[in-house]
Amino acid sequence: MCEKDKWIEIARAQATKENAYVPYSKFPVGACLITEDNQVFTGVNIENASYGLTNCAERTAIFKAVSEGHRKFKQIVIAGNTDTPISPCGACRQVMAEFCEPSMPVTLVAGDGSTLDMTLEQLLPYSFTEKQL
Ligand SMILES: O=c1ccn([C@H]2C[C@H](O)[C@@H](CO)O2)c(=O)[nH]1
Ligand SMILES: [Zn+2]
Repeated sequence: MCEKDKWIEIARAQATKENAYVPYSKFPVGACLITEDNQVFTGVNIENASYGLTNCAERTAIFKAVSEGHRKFKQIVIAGNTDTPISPCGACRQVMAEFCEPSMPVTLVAGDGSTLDMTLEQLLPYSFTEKQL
């Protein structure tokens, strides 16, 4: 993806973060997922009084896209209000591994807009996938 598009996706992830439902943690996260055919799906974290039912922003975006028929993705941007670029949890890394190539770029964004560009494989090396089944 070109630099300009990358910054648009960063802005989308930061803006959608405002929709996060986070009455318990007060820790909003926004994600912006780009499909192979350039459609955009945003996601936020959605918490629950039964804390363990919380769905992270990344998984919300992926599940929205998959439920609309998309299974191939080329980029995800994840934005938090964190001091350093937000680090996705293990569950989200595993869900990304289900649908995304190891080489897929994952852009992590901090509260001040600073970014860290990684690949899925860097975030989840030697992952368990259907290839091992
Ligand atoms: O990458 C991350 C990290 C955390 N969270 C959420 C889960 C919970 O609602 C809150 C605090 O853990 O942040 C995300 O949505 N994505
Ligand atoms: Zn997560």
